[in-house]
Amino acid sequence: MSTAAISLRGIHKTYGKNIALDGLDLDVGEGEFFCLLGPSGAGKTTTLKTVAGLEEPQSGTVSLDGTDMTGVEPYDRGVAMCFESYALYPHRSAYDNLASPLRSPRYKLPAAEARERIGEIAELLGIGALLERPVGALSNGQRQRVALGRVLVRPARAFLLDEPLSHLDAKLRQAMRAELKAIGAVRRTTTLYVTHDSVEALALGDRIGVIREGRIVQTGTREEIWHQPYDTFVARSFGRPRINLLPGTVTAHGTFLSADRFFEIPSAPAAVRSVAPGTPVQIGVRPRDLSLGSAGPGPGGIELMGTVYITEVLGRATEVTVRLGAQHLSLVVPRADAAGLRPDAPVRLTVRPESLLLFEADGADGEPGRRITG
Ligand SMILES: Nc1ncnc2c1ncn2[C@@H]1O[C@H](COP(=O)(O)OP(=O)(O)OP(=O)(O)O)[C@@H](O)[C@H]1O
Repeated sequence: MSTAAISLRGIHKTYGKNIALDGLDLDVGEGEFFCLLGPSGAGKTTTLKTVAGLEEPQSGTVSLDGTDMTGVEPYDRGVAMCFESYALYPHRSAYDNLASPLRSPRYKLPAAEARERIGEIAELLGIGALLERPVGALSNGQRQRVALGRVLVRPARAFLLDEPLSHLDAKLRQAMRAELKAIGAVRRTTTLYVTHDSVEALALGDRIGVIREGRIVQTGTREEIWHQPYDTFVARSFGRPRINLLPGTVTAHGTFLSADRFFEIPSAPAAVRSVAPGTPVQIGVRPRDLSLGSAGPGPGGIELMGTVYITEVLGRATEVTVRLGAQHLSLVVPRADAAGLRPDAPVRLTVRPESLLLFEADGADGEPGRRITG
């Protein structure tokens, strides 16, 4: 196996009584764009700072290209980090801010090459027209892009980016997401990118790592994370509206009982059979995998009867919340399909069995239930 560009093993980092990282393991491959996703306080920034050498863990090792970085100063690690709170020279022009790292003896590039690099990055970040302006006269979003540019102009063995698009409005953020990976330096350089936005992680990450309470819960491609989530925490972290999780029990016949309904789960028969009858479990189904109306002829669809609780228009689609016994199920359907639905009206829902996921029940302590694979 080739050596990972960034490798963290058993990292423990505490601040007083606060455990920030709790035995974290992470590998980022050479040239990979890796997104680290997790809620506030999960340990994302601490992970980046540990790689950069700005924080010293109590135990564990950080290696870059196979070399142990213990005792290596941040400046000598060869990584470039962009913080959410950015340090720029406010009185100097945006161009100067971008150019100053390239003037240091360490990176010194021939002037023409430096200009070309700055030009490419400024253009792609949409700040080409602002280069003469002092940074102090720029908006927060523009400043954030200069700060990001300042990191990306430098030749580095890895870029460490902490929520670099957080101050941009939704439209610009979407545009920048597309541009970011097109930047040559980003394409060629290993990038560890921190975000709490699952849409951003899915759009950008070659692979995604989901972090919770200082540990990586799962790493994988977007398909793996989406279709084979490790647990209900990962499943809930992706997709809006969120995945539906219906609590129930496995019956003696290897089916699943929830809200007085029996389900066969043909896509996961081994998973269901591996669970002792009476065990509390949860069925996961994503809102876009449910449709209105009956399954029609042909094999496959599981039908559920419920009543309309509420509908909410989301652009061209409508989110319909359906009451199913004591449970609520959310589905997203084309707007036309939901026209005429009134609260309390009976509706029939259909779901394809292969899109059902089976999980253990969540623990009483809030510990997420793991997916049952059989
Ligand atoms: N300097 C510090 N002193 C004390 N506690 C800290 C310090 N830095 C981080 N922590 C704690 O460590 C935990 C992880 O923090 P970290 O900043 O890595 O999370 P994060 O996932 O980046 O969160 P956010 O998305 O809010 O930035 C939190 O509980 C935080 O309060």
